[in-house]
Amino acid sequence: MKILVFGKTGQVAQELQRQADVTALGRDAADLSDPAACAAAITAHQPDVVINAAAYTAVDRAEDEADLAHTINAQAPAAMAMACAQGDIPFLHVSTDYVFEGSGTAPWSVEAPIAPLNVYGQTKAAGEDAVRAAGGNHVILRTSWVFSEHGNNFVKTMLRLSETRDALSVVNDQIGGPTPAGGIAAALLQMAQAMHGGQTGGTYHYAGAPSVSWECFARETFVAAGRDIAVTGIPTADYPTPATRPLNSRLDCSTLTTDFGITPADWKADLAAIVHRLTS
Ligand SMILES: NC(=O)C1=CN([C@@H]2O[C@H](COP(=O)(O)OP(=O)(O)OC[C@H]3O[C@@H](n4cnc5c(N)ncnc54)[C@H](OP(=O)(O)O)[C@@H]3O)[C@@H](O)[C@H]2O)C=CC1
Ligand SMILES: Cc1cn([C@H]2C[C@H](O)[C@@H](COP(=O)(O)OP(=O)(O)O[C@H]3O[C@@H](C)C(=O)[C@@H](O)[C@H]3O)O2)c(=O)[nH]c1=O
Ligand SMILES: [Mg+2]
Repeated sequence: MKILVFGKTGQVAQELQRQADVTALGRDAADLSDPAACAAAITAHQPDVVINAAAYTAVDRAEDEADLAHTINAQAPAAMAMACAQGDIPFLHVSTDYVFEGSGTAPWSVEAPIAPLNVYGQTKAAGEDAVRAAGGNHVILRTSWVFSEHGNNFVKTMLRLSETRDALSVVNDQIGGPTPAGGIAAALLQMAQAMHGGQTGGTYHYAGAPSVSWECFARETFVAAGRDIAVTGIPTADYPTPATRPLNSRLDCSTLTTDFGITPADWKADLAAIVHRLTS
């Protein structure tokens, strides 16, 4: 099976390359700010399956770069999905918990209406709509709070801050599932195989268990690192950011188990292994 991946340096893209023999296109080979070039790359490579692991992921910066974020997160996936539909190629696209408005405490089902609170979420929601509208066999895999050894993520931010500080304040009223990038890559590869074999896709959720607050995730990071950092839980109101983030990011992943036999693992074992590699 010939797998073409958009994204080379990102967290999920690096894990896809580590776990499977894929052709990964970096920004130099396919710039998502040029959607037509992305469609042309699919036509040129003639893959059996396409996975889009590239995105504009700077949540706060997106508030000031809405047009660029929209091109990368909505128009580029639209062009990819149309090229795939025309070529009868299964297309797998990654989306986010930030498409939800975050009310309540129940996990969001895959059919729950989306109503994003920030520009990043709005552009990802538009990307989802475009992928569905292209009409081909596709997967939209929503995930949350991705961490890994690579790229930028909350774990690496916490470890960096702990180099110079012995106390941190972290929000305790935003709840979600921290998700190792390696697990997302493994799920995408298994779903790609199934779709290549004729299985129909759809919208699915893949998030690490259990859901926790960012405060709890920070504490667990410092436990794993063996660092004695005083973490104080604070409400979102006390940590103002340009982008509004959803309070309830819990994702109901049950249909992924039913349809693909995939169940996300507890994130703590991966956190310990990743923190160990980052700090030793
Ligand atoms: N990170 C998270 O916490 C979450 C991520 N997601 C989704 O998961 C997917 C993967 O995210 P993740 O692995 O964390 O991403 P990263 O932020 O680690 O990496 C983003 C990737 O996109 C690439 N990219 C950005 N702009 C362009 C462009 N104009 N042209 C080509 N490539 C570009 C980057 O390349 P370069 O290095 O050249 O900039 C990089 O490879 C995305 O769809 C994201 O929306 C969903 C939920 C949570
Ligand atoms: C650094 C820091 C952050 N925070 C808060 C801010 C924010 O509410 C929360 C997480 O901050 P971050 O900026 O790391 O997270 P953020 O960039 O919002 O992470 C999101 O990225 C996108 C791409 C997604 O799709 C989401 O699933 C999610 O992972 O922690 C603190 O409370 N204290 C701190 O010292
Ligand atoms: Mg961030």
